Amino acid sequence: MGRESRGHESRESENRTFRLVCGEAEIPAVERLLRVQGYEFRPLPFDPFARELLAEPFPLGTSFALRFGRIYIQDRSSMLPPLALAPPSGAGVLDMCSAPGSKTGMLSRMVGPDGFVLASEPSAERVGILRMNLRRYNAANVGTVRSPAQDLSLSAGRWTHIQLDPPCSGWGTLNRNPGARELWSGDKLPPLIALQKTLLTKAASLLAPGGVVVYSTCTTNVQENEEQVRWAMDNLGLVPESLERPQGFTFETPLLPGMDGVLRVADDSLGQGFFLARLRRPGALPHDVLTGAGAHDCARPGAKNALGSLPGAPLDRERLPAMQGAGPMAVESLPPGMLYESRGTLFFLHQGLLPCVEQGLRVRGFPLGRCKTLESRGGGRPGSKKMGGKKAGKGRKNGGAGGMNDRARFQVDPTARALMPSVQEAGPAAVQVDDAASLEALLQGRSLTAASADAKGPAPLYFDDMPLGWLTRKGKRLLWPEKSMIS
Ligand SMILES: C[S@@+](CC[C@H](N)C(=O)[O-])C[C@H]1O[C@@H](n2cnc3c(N)ncnc32)[C@H](O)[C@@H]1O
Repeated sequence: MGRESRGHESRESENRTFRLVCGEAEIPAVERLLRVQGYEFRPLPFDPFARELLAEPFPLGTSFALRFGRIYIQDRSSMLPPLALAPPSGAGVLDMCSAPGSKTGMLSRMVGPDGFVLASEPSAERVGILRMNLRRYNAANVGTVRSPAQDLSLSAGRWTHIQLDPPCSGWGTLNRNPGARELWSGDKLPPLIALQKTLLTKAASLLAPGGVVVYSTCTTNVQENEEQVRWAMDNLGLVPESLERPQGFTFETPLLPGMDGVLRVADDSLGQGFFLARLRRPGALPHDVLTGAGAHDCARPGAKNALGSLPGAPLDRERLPAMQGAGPMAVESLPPGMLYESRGTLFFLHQGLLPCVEQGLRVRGFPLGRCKTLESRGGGRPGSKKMGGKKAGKGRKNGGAGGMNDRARFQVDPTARALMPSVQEAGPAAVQVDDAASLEALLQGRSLTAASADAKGPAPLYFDDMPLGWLTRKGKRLLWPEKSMIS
């Protein structure tokens, strides 16, 4: 159906863009999930996951694809910094100013399961939004820290890739925020510029020799852009590297000489006004840099020092599928790392993040669901009532180092696709839904009837063989839970 034939139902898309949240093999399924609702879009030349919206029969924010965490609405210019940083698969990335997580999500995909991202954000409200987004988008290889980035207690000189997208005056976003220029001018600017310098200084100290930081802003203000790059060159010894100009944007000439490789996206471009520079710390990469491969002893699952400093009670990952209520959990599809329980929530922490925990950071892992009767640190001894009243011998046998007894219960979060088996592995437990009407009914709270009356636990839901999430079982009825169970 063409755009015109939709009449008043079709809204103008106004150059709006989004990206697909999936692996390459799943791209056709996400596109079909959008098309069954009548969305039209086209690929963008600079990234295989980026799309431009052409027709929007319903607000994109209410689409199935968004509600199941399979697309992320993002301005095209904002997609450029992670592409400029280009961390390879397996890299460890520090994202210094990360909420709401638009760039964190891209970095998470780019580094893959062997890599990891540490995302910091000082605002309590914004770190909440960041965590909600990362959960919905299943960025299991990301750890978050609520902290100003300049206060992060991390070893100097160990990071190969840093994303620095600091607070800025936002003059490039006047289309969306017409008041930005008046709001962020005059005496509001010097503190902002000083904070950007503080964060650049911190980034330079954390970079390994040969490491790179991408500095980006959504402003056209030269003081926050080229002048900061000049300052970082003169005071921090960072060297700008030439960035290629991606197709589909209008670029302006940099406003200071001697920095030809930085990108200044024009504010009358299809995307918002943006600035980005890739800055390298000179030198050759040493061996002890942070990568997800975990060259560190403390990153080995089971290593004592790492267990001692986890932000909660550890749980052997092999034990998860045996917990009551767990269902067909594919623990093996989680990246390398550890499980821990904190305040009734079970988290996953990527092994690449363990050295950061060792350095005293309060890193929060990726939440998988709710769990009960796990032994907490300093809590019940095996066999005590606190552990479910089992006899000591049996409690130890079933709990062991994992700190869990055989009455432990796990309730997977409906959005935790990271634990979903492939549709083939799920076998008869899999629920396949391939049409819009059934998905709409599920999202409106109507139930599906389970194929087998004997099956227990949550049921994995798929569209075109692509994991969407977990349905809750109530007798023979299967329901999409209204909300995530993790706050
Ligand atoms: C431009 S936004 C980041 C957008 C984000 N990178 C994204 O792509 O979704 C800047 C963020 O920096 C945070 N921030 C403010 N002061 C900070 C500091 N000292 N250290 C780290 N982040 C800070 C703000 O709360 C805000 O969320």
